[in-house]
Amino acid sequence: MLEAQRQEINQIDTQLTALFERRLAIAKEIASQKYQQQLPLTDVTREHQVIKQQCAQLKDPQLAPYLTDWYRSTMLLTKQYQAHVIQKLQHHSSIK
Ligand SMILES: O=C(O)C(=O)C[C@]1(C(=O)O)C=C[C@@H](O)C=C1
Repeated sequence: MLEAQRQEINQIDTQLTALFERRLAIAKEIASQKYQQQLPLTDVTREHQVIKQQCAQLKDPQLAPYLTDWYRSTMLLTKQYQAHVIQKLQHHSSIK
């Protein structure tokens, strides 16, 4: 009964996983630049800009609060990953 929709969700999730991996690969590059330039992990202005830009692209504006939460959690976990990347860079530089 739900099979067709679930198969479609599976296909969407496969695309999301690939995009997630690409997003975090770029976030890793940003993390190493932030480490080298001693910049803070969080850029609140940029975070607001991302959410505003993406919500403006929705066809259905009623989805805005959900998309906002999606991006808030995506950016939170992105920063958790970046913190991990920076910790590793700090560790490597301390044993040189
Ligand atoms: O643009 C950056 O500076 C990033 O590190 C990426 C990102 C994001 O996930 O989009 C993450 C943390 C920042 O607070 C802002 C944006």
